[in-house]
Amino acid sequence: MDRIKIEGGNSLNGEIPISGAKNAALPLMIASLLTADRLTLKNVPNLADVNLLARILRNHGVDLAVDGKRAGPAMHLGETFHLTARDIVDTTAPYEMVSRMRASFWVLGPLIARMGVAHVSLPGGCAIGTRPVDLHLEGLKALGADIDIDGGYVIAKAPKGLVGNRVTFSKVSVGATHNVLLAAALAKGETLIENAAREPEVGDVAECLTKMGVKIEGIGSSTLRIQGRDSLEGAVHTVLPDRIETGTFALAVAACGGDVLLNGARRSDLSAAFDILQKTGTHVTDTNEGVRVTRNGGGIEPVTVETQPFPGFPTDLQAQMMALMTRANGTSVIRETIFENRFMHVQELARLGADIRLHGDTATVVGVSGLRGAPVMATDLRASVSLVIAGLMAEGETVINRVYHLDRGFERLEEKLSRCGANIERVSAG
Ligand SMILES: CC(=O)N[C@H]1[C@@H](OP(=O)(O)OP(=O)(O)OC[C@H]2O[C@@H](n3ccc(=O)[nH]c3=O)[C@H](O)[C@@H]2O)O[C@H](CO)[C@@H](O)[C@@H]1O
Ligand SMILES: C=C(OP(=O)(O)O)C(=O)O
Repeated sequence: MDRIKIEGGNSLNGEIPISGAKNAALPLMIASLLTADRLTLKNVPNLADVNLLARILRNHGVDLAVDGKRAGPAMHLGETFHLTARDIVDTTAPYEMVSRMRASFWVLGPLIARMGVAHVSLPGGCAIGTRPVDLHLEGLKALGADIDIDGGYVIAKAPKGLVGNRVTFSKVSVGATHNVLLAAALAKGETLIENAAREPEVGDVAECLTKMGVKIEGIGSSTLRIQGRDSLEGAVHTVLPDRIETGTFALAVAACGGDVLLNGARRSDLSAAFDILQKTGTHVTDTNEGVRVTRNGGGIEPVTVETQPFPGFPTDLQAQMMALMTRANGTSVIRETIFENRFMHVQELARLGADIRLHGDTATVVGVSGLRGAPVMATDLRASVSLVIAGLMAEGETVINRVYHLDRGFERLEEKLSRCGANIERVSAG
């Protein structure tokens, strides 16, 4: 198993290209199931999750051609995927694959909408809470799907097709919004989704669906009005930049000090996080090429943070913010309101000398004057990268084990950081 070795203490200076967003690329790839025509996606990041979803889609009969493996400095432009689901040959999404990645469960809506039947394993994903799928199932039932659960599989049927309806979510869910939005694109008539997730990745999928011929009002708001179609066309769409990768590198610069241009980043997708980052004493400026983050000399000020659905502070940056706060000049309070078990990084950060106390959904982080390198264990995707940030700040060597979690969501992380001066390398298992 690969490990990541970091010798902390260096500042970060230079440019980091921001890749296409994992959490948009995945549902966009799934949207290919809705049409017999070709869907071309540009700026797809090369990640373990993308490759796993490609296998799942191929299993359903999607033909995938990849081009754009660029060498050299333009590599960050990502790959171009051409996906064609002319015939869906298998409507089962098997446990072995779906249990390894949350987003693969979102094939459910498109498969029932197009084929009238789907057998999809209950999902897995990062172990950050119980992560039920009741909202997904209620939404699809409202569109007329008949749903049973048997042997760990959701068995959904709608032999006469789905019919548009009003779906009011009792809680904001990114995944349930994707599932219902994708299904509604091929449902008869109008679907109204209320209390929809407003995350930019949902907006990106809705934009792509409009290119495929679906009329959608309210993109970017919590009310989506979708006019379904009997069939959809192909389209060409570019995946939006990854705001979580953006926020992670911004927090790394805040942690290490330095001056880095996050090339291609969009500040508007991350306003809440950048506002808080500025309160820590880090400067954030917009440029034509992206977002520039600088912290020179001054200390790290403590902050109070509460995770919220978009446009609030993202839960996917909570662990990284906590890593930064371990070195703040005082006590910070971080409350996690989205997932009940997203604190696995706390005990690993403690190995490096962090002083963090947990009380229910709230962590109190008492800033320490220094961290010291140690061997640590990656437990989930964003927790792993919080250990990278802590390792970059720590004195001496930190070795992060189980880095396969990182490879799910960060493209060429070591390369991007080492080009900016970090002393970080991957040690292959051999
Ligand atoms: C692949 C992807 O895009 N994953 C993201 C997605 O996950 P995911 O789509 O799984 O997260 P949700 O937005 O659905 O979850 C939000 C909350 O709703 C709850 N819930 C969700 C569905 C449901 O049927 N019932 C229910 O109670 C969850 O347990 C959680 O407490 O959004 C999360 C919240 O921004 C991010 O952390 C994940 O990175
Ligand atoms: C939690 C995440 O992924 P998943 O929903 O696939 O577990 C994430 O991207 O931070």
